[in-house]
Amino acid sequence: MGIPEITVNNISVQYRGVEALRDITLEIKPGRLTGIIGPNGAGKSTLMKAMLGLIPATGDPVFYGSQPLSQQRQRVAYVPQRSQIDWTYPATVWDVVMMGRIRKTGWFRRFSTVSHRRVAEALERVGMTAYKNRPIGQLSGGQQQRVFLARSLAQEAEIFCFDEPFVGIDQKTENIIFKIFRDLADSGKLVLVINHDLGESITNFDDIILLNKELIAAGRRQQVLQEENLNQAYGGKVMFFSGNAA
Ligand SMILES: Nc1ncnc2c1ncn2[C@@H]1O[C@H](COP(=O)(O)OP(=O)(O)OP(=O)(O)O)[C@@H](O)[C@H]1O
Repeated sequence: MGIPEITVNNISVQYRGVEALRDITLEIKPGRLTGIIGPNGAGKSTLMKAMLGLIPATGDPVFYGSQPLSQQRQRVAYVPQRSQIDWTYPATVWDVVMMGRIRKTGWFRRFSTVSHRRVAEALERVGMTAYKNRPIGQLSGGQQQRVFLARSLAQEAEIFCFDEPFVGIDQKTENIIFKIFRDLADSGKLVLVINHDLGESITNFDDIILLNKELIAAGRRQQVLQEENLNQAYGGKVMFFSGNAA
C-alpha cells in the first residue's frame, strides 16, 4: 500500500505578533516531487517548520494520513538550510550519516550490521564514499549537502523535507541531488523541497506551492506557474525561465 498525503488546514504563524503565514490550506501528495517557491521572506521555511511541528502555529493539526504528522516524526527526514547547521561540530561524514539511524536503533545501543550497510549504501548513492572519514567541516557546500541527503536516505523515511538544498552548489551536484529526489518520488515517497530559483531547475518539480505569506496557488506545476500567479507572488518583478516550464 502507498503512503498517505499530508493535509494542511488553515495554518497561520506569527513571530512576536508579526504575521509570517496567513491561513494556509493545501495537500501534498506522495509519489510527486513538490517545490515550495516564493520571494524572500515569503514564509517558505516557516511553512515547512510549522508543518513538522518545529515552531508553533495556529489552525488545525497537520495530518499525515489519519494521524497528526507531529506524532509521526520518525517518518520524516528534514534537512534545514545550511546556515542553520553547526559545521564546526566534530563529526565525520560517516558519523553524520549514521545519525540517520538513531531513531531505528535507539540512543546508547550499538548500530546493527543493517545500519552499517544502509549508511554505506547511502554514501555510495550520493557519491561520497571516498570522503567517509573526513570531518564535515572540511567539505565543500555541495559535498555537505550530499552528506545530509545521505543521512536522510539512511533514515529510510517516507517524507523528505529539504530547505534550499541547492544554495551555493554546483550544477553537477544539483543534478545528482535532483536525480535522487526523482527516484524517491518515483518510488512513492513524499518529497518537499524549498527552492529559491525560478530558473530551468523548476521544471524538475511535478507540483508547486507558490507562497507569499498567503497561498497564491498549489498543484501541478503547469497550472501554478501562470503569469498571473507569479505576478501576484513577486509583484510583477519576476525573471522567469520561459523555456518549457509551463
Ligand atoms: N525566528 C524568527 N523570529 C522572527 N521573525 C522571523 C523568524 N523566522 C522568520 N521570521 C520572519 O518571518 C518571515 C518569513 O520567513 P521565512 O524564513 O519563513 O521566509 P522564506 O520564504 O523561507 O525566506 P528566504 O527565501 O529569505 O529564506 C520573514 O519576514 C522573516 O524575517
